[in-house]
Amino acid sequence: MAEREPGRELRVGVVGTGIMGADHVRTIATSVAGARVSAVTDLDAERARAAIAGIDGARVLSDPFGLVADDEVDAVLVASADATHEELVLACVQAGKPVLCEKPLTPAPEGSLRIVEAEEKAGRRLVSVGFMRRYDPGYVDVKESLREGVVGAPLLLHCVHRNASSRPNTPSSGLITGSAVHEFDVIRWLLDEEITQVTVFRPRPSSLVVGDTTDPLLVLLGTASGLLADVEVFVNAQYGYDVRCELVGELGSLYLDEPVQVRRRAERTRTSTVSLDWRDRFAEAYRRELQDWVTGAAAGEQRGADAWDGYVATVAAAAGVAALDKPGIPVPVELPPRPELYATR
Ligand SMILES: NC(=O)C1=CN([C@@H]2O[C@H](COP(=O)(O)OP(=O)(O)OC[C@H]3O[C@@H](n4cnc5c(N)ncnc54)[C@H](O)[C@@H]3O)[C@@H](O)[C@H]2O)C=CC1
Ligand SMILES: O=C1[C@@H](O)[C@H](O)[C@@H](O)[C@H](O)[C@H]1O
Repeated sequence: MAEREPGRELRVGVVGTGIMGADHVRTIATSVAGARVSAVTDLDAERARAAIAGIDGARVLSDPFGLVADDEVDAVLVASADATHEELVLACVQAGKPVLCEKPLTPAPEGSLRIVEAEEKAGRRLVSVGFMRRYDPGYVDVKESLREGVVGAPLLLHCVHRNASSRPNTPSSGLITGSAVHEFDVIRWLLDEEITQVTVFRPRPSSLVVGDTTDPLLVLLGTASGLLADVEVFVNAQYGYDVRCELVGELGSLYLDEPVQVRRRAERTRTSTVSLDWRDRFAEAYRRELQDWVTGAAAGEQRGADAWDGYVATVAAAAGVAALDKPGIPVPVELPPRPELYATR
């Protein structure tokens, strides 16, 4: 990796400038200190050009591996399709460049394990995974309140994960690997313990969903200490994007609702808007995530969810996908011991 002059902005290269990549490019360009977008690439060059319109000094490159190797790219953000993550992240590790990879780290656990092994071989953590909820002020508050003992020992979690609509032909497994995977990560992060089993229930599907997708799903997670978490995943809920979480403890509960800006009262009715999608609901989380990644990368530190966290989430998701085929039957989540490299956080 080319040496960065102290004090110079971190030059970020972005692979994939679709919905998330374009959003991250805009956030880095407008709201993150100490970084600038140096290069972008996308299979659709027009999309890449549109993403950097008005951003001084940003270039469109044609090849993602060329972007990883580029001398004017200090750190890489991977926001391309899930199936591309593994080889791009491995290329970054080999090049010794910090990389923030969107979730899921890889579609299946084997790919994530290869990334963990590559980092172990390199002897350093370079990979961060885009589990942005760890930066959401609401989730951070729940974690801190829990740690301070505000509600006593945790017993149960009730979680809701609703999208307005999914992409056409999303398989039922996509509800687990694309959406519930955030819950798997945030639940183990909130509780600081591992998920040990996943059970999936398939209620009557919405008649508004075309194709074979079973939507909604109800997922029940068990943890190492015996806590239970239920997660409703409903990705065609029509009315908007809605993420909720209630942690029930021995002394009270911590309820995380949609952050409401204005609640209108008129004609004896109370109304407030619901988010359109994750970009507005988690805008501040993405900004904080990017800022922390940039600050850490500039200091030679890995921040946020690491490759091990990414791997564990894919193992839990794989158990969830297996559980889809045997509704009501728990499927164990089996993990190898956590490598030494990931012991300190
Ligand atoms: N953290 C979060 O809340 C969210 C994360 N995601 C994740 O972000 C990633 C991107 O998702 P979206 O932006 O929604 O998808 P998208 O389909 O809108 O964008 C993906 C882009 O990657 C490009 N691409 C695919 N293969 C490529 C390659 N080999 N080289 C360069 N460009 C390539 C496509 O042309 C497309 O423009 C996915 O991994 C997804 O799971 C998506 C939504 C929210
Ligand atoms: O990652 C995301 C999307 O891919 C997924 O489709 C949504 O359900 C999640 O809430 C969002 O954060």
